[in-house]
Amino acid sequence: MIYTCTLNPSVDYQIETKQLELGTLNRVQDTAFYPGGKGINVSRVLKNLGVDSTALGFIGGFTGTFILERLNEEGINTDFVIHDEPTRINMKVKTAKEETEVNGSGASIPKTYQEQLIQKVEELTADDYFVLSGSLPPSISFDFYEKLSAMCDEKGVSLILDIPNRSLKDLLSFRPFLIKPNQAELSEILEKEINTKEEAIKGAKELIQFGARNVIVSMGAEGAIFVNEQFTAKAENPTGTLKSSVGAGDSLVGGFLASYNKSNDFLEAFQYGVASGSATAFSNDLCKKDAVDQLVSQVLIKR
Ligand SMILES: Nc1ncnc2c1ncn2[C@@H]1O[C@H](COP(=O)(O)OP(=O)(O)OP(=O)(O)O)[C@@H](O)[C@H]1O
Ligand SMILES: O=P(O)(O)OC[C@@]1(O)O[C@H](CO)[C@@H](O)[C@@H]1O
Repeated sequence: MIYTCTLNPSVDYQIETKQLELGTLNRVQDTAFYPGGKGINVSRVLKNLGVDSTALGFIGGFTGTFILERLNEEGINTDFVIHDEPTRINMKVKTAKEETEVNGSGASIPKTYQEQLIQKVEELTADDYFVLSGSLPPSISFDFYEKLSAMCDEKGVSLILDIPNRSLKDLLSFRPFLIKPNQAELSEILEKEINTKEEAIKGAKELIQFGARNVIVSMGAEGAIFVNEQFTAKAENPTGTLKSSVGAGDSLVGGFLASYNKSNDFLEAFQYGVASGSATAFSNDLCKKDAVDQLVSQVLIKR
C-alpha cells in the first residue's frame, strides 16, 4: 500500500484575477477551493491515475472537515489525526502574467496528537511506500521528519521525501527510495546556484553520495532530471498552455509512483511522472489520467 503523509495540509483557495495590485481593492474573475498539501495532492493524483493510497497527517476545524469530505467524495482512503485548530488556508493567485502563492504557517499540533501519528506509522511494513511531503506546522520540529524517516529505514518501508527544507541532506542517511527537490530547493540544500540540467545532475549525484537511492530534480517549465547509481536521464516537457502549476511537483511524484508500481521501470516511471507534472500545469486542478496518457509520448527522455 502507498501511504502519503501531510503534516501541514491546507485548503488551497485558488483565485484568478486580471491583475493583483497591492494597497487597493482587487476583484476576482474566478475562484475555487481544493484540498491541498503536498501528500494529499499525491494521493489525489494517484487516485486519478487509478492507484489507491491512504492519506495520513493532521487536519482540524472547518477546513479539515472540507478536506476530509472532498477526499471521501473522491474515494480516497484517509486515516488522519484530527485536531481542534483549523487547518490553514493557502492562497494561490493567478493573473495573466504570473502566479503568486501566500501559504499559511499551519495549525498548532499538541504532542499527544503527534504521538498518535507515530503509532499509525508503526503499523507500516516492508511492502509499503511512505510519501512524506510538505512543510512542518510551526509546533513540530525537524526531529519529527527524522523520527518518521528512521522508522521507515528500520522497517524497510520505501520512503519518498519531498520536503521544502534545506536540512533534507540530514535525512539521506535513512536511505530514502526517492527524493524530489525542485531546482530552487536543490540550490538551497547544496548552497550553490543550480541553473542548468547539467548542474542539477551534478548536484543530484552529491545527494546520491549522501544516501538517496533515486533523485528527481523538477525544473518547472525546463523539465526534470533523474539520477540513481546506475544511470542519469533528462526530460523535456511536452508543450501546452500553462493554467496553474500548483501541485505539478506532487503530480510528478504521484505519476512516477503510479507507473513504477506497475512496471518497476525507472525510466518509464520518470517519463510518466513528467507527463503528470505537465498535465497538472496545463489544467486548473490536478492532472487526470486521459490528459497524462495523451502527453506521455511527447515527453522526450535522454539517457
Ligand atoms: N510551465 C510548465 N510547462 C510544462 N510542464 C511543467 C510546467 N511547470 C511544471 N511542469 C512539470 O511539472 C514538473 C514539476 O514542476 P515544478 O518543478 O514546478 O515542481 P514544484 O516546484 O515541486 O511544484 P509544486 O510545489 O507546486 O508541486 C516539472 O518537472 C515539469 O515536468
Ligand atoms: O507550505 P508547503 O507545505 O511547503 O506547501 C503547501 C502547498 O503549497 O503545496 C502544495 C503544492 O505542492 C499545495 O497544495 C499547498 O498549498
